[in-house]
Amino acid sequence: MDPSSFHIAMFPWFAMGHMTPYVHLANELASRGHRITILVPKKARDQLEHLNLHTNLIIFCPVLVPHFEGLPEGTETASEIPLSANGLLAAAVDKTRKQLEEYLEAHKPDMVFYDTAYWIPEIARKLGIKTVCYNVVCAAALALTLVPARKLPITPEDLENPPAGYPSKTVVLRGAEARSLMFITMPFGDGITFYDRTVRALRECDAISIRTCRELEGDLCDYMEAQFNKTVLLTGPVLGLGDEKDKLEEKWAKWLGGFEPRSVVYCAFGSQYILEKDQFQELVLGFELTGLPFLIVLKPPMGCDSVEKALPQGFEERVRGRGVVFGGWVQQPFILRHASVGCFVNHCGFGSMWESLLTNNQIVLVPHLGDQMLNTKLLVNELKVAVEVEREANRWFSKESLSKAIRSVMDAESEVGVMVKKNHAKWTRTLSSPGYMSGYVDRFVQSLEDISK
Ligand SMILES: O=c1ccn([C@@H]2O[C@H](COP(=O)(O)OP(=O)(O)O[C@H]3OC[C@@H](O)[C@H](O)[C@H]3O)[C@@H](O)[C@H]2O)c(=O)[nH]1
Repeated sequence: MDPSSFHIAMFPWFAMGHMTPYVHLANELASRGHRITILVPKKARDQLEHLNLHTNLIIFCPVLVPHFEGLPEGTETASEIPLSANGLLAAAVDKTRKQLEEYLEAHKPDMVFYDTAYWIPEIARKLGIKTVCYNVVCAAALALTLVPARKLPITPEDLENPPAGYPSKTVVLRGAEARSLMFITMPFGDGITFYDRTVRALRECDAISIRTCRELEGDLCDYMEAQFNKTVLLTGPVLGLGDEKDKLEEKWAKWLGGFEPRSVVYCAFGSQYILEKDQFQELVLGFELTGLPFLIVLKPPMGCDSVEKALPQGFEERVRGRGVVFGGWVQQPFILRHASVGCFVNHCGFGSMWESLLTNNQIVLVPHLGDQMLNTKLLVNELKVAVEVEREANRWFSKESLSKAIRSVMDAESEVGVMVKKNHAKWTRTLSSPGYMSGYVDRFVQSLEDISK
């Protein structure tokens, strides 16, 4: 292997929230002279291609996803199906094993990066190819549940207690939050649970890598290292920020430009999550209640073909001129940096979490899934840079609790608002200090050279 220039194959889980950070990492590696092949389905390639900043060094190689019973014909990625069908998609992806084997045999890359395809190391080892299990979620999401220290079989009660030796008292889940993690005991692929799949993926690789940084999760990364008895390499958040060639779409620049600096509340819940219609309506009513200008960007709720059709009666007339609900895709990083935006209400997906930390908007969190809840605990309990919207025991949140959380960070005289702003500013300074992000990638590349020897 020539250590000065690697050929790396990447095989991420076929969901935008996973493939996108892989492309960002590929850009970082290519900017340091390495060659990358990203193996994803054709439709995903079409959606990701515009992010490729090094077309001479990064290529996409199409993977054909076979049909699996229970999935709609032609399904290729998680964005096309409800979350509950992810296990079936995993089974379909497992059937691409032969294609991966043929690719690796023919091209013999130096390394393969993967996350959920636990069978990659078995193929790669025979061919003398090194493997890196690259995880794009926080270290806490792995350390709390997906470690050998978890007693098996896992019960809902067990999930309320962290595994032996888990280093954090604040980044933990209780009650309904903990029980929502029971999905890790469900089949995720043919005859294998999500827990088994992930633990095997982590155990079998040459090195574990996590898209996080020590300043945020150092003790959790050390715990992972001890649990799996292998090196954990960190890439830092690798956001692809500053890489964008575009600028904010005129329509939004103009609309936002009509408001006072730092007055608009922007809300988005990432690329996957779809709300129930009644919760969607409650959410928009919560924004109305704040009295503040707002831009809400969400997918149409369940059972509706557009956000417009799902809005409560009379809502549009009442908020006209100060609030918009949009059902399409916006350039989130640009919106967050617009001078009129002052607050970001989000689900704390890993991408949104980092984007919110790097801009100086106040942060209000409404997590839905396991890793988002843990990211939320990190931001609210550990870093104290954000507030979380209170939910009832059945996970419903009311318009009053949403409005209260937003006002608590937007009202100038609010103590909580002042406290989170001060803490947040400290973190933004650290994370955006010169060389901080690139230093992580440089050290990561150095470690790849070490494991390749
Ligand atoms: O309209 C939009 C909405 C979102 N985005 C971008 O889409 C990305 C969304 O990524 P997130 O990680 O925040 O959220 P997703 O829900 O899409 O991610 C998924 O994978 C990562 C996990 O942490 C999440 O739990 C999972 O849901 C962000 O980079 C955001 O800037 C847009 O550019 N425009």
